[in-house]
Amino acid sequence: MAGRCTTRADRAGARPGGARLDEPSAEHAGAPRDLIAVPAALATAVSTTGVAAVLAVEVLVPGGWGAAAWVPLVAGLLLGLPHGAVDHLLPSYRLHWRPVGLLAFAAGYAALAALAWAVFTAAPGPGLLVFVLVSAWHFGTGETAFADLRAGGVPVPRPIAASVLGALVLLVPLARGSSEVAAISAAVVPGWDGQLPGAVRVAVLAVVLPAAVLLAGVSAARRRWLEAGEVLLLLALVLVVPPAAAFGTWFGTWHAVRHVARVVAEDPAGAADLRAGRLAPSLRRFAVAAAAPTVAVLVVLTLLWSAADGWRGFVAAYLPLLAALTVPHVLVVAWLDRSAAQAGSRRMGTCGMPSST
Ligand SMILES: CC1=C(/C=C/C(C)=C/C=C/C(C)=C/C=C/C=C(C)/C=C/C=C(C)/C=C/C2=C(C)CCCC2(C)C)C(C)(C)CCC1
Ligand SMILES: [Fe+2]
Repeated sequence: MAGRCTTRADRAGARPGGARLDEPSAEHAGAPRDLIAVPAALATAVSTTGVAAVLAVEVLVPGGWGAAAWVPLVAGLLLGLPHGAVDHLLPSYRLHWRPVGLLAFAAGYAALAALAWAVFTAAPGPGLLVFVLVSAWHFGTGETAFADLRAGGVPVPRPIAASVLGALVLLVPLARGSSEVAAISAAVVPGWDGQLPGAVRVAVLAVVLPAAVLLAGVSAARRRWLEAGEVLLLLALVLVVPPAAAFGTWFGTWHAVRHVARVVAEDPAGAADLRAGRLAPSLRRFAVAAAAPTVAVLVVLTLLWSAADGWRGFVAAYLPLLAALTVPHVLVVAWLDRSAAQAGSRRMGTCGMPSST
């Protein structure tokens, strides 16, 4: 079959047991199943436990997070920082660049982030709007890609599921709003009170919440039990936990952890260990590689942060920096998804993967 484009029907016939085309399969492996299995299992355990723990505090401790709601936000934002810190290595893992190519790419990455930061600070209102929309897309596609890889397949574009998931974890907390969210937004965009118009909030909640319930139902109907359960868990997180704390928890213990699982599975130097079920050496290599870029960004953050404003000033300085890093980060991750899908398709001898939900 290699070397020609197969039809949708051809590929359906190639599936053992007549499985649906949009369900990942072991033969479609982009990052082979034996490499992603152990990191994905650990990332799943960490992310669901992290979210469940934050939810449990809100529900079981009298007063819930209350005045401490900023702690999961700040902790999550900091925990999530290293997840993009080896972005410059990802193309090189697949394309086998020499050190000079790697350096040039890292310099381009830093230059693009610096340009994005300058644009954001020059026009913070439109900048924040674009940042939020791009972030929602990145979070959603990151989630569907991880689920596909965890199930032994390749990242299949699933634009509807990705939009619902991204909106659930970012737009719902923003639409619910809180004094923290408003104060940070107002600090990021001078001259704005940080309040979204009531009609926008109602519209977001009225569309996204039923869509998330539907997505959980569709996943369950397709016997993707884990994905269905995860949507319900995230639904509980964004509805029960204070909005800023819910977002920080998602970012630090879910999105970032799952991305790191993908990254360690990409590292060719860790392949033998991962195949033997050993994760520690790969995690050590990730920590070493991520340390310098993470510290570099932390130094910039410290310089930008006006200490007098406490944690709100910290987050208000951090968001433009995250927005800036998001531009090259999103491009690298989108490239990674495409490259993994193409590698998987080549293995199957097909010309691209079908999309679904
Ligand atoms: C590699 C490299 C480096 C580094 C890098 C890094 C470290 C990265 C990272 C990256 C990252 C780390 C990314 C991230 C992303 C993120 C995101 C995407 C987020 C989002 C968020 C949001 C959207 C928010 C929202 C809000 C508001 C608006 C208000 C309030 C509330 C809240 C917070 C919710 C450097 C430059 C040194 C050099 C070159 C190379
Ligand atoms: Fe990310």
